[in-house]
Amino acid sequence: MANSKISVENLNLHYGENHALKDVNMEIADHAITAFIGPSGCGKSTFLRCLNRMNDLVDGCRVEGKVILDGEDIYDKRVDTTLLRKKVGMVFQQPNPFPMSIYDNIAYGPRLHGIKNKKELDEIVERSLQGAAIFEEVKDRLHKSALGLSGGQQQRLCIARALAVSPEVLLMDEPTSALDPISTLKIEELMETLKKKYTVVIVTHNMQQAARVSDDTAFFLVGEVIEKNATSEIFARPQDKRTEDYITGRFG
Ligand SMILES: Nc1ncnc2c1ncn2[C@@H]1O[C@H](COP(=O)(O)OP(=O)(O)OP(=O)(O)O)[C@@H](O)[C@H]1O
Repeated sequence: MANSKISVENLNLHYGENHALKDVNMEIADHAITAFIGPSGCGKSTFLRCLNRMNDLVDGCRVEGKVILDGEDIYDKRVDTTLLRKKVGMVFQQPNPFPMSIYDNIAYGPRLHGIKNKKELDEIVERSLQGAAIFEEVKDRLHKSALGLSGGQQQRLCIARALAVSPEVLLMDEPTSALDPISTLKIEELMETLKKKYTVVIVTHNMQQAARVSDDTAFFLVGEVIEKNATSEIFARPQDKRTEDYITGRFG
């Protein structure tokens, strides 16, 4: 793939005895949205977590294979996982703001990475909130608790928090499944903007969402990638019968 940001080669993952990802190979395009779909338990979230080594934190988890980001294998022993996760940020299913002010939520990461200058932090906070399309809604309450925001606002705050450390890749694990339809639409619109600057990878249970927002879609089934292609192709002309059965609602 000409504009590949991430290349995954022969990736296998075991949770103890459970062989959860089987020989996955995949190219993930830069400045595009790639969606992972498939029935519950097929390994979508597990695979997403491989892309910034979040599975390292799981006891008994063993990963083999390569995940090459900008030409470097992120599983190389020399890789600093803190820096990796700065470059490859993550947003979870449940909005999880820290119990502190909106400002401090966003400034948290940059402070951790050594930025102390107030003017610089102010700029990062504003730019990140703008980038996540929430600045206008919160600009008069930056020093109020983030826990006072609605669920949809909290999720955009979490996206802003991820943007604050200048990532290149954004991983989103079912980012709208806990949200109402209006908040979902706002996040979907936001994704369109985000892909201009970032590589976005999203796990979604919602096939309409994958069809609406993504450029490429990968279909997973019991730990394998059955098919990955341009989203328009996957939905109009699936190559594999199992993909067709899934997207036409015959199982899952
Ligand atoms: N932390 C963990 N420890 C042990 N096994 C796990 C862990 N997380 C996931 N698994 C197992 O790995 C397999 C894949 O799970 P995963 O959550 O990646 O699937 P998924 O496709 O994202 O499912 P869902 O759509 O329900 O979120 C399942 O068999 C699951 O039980």
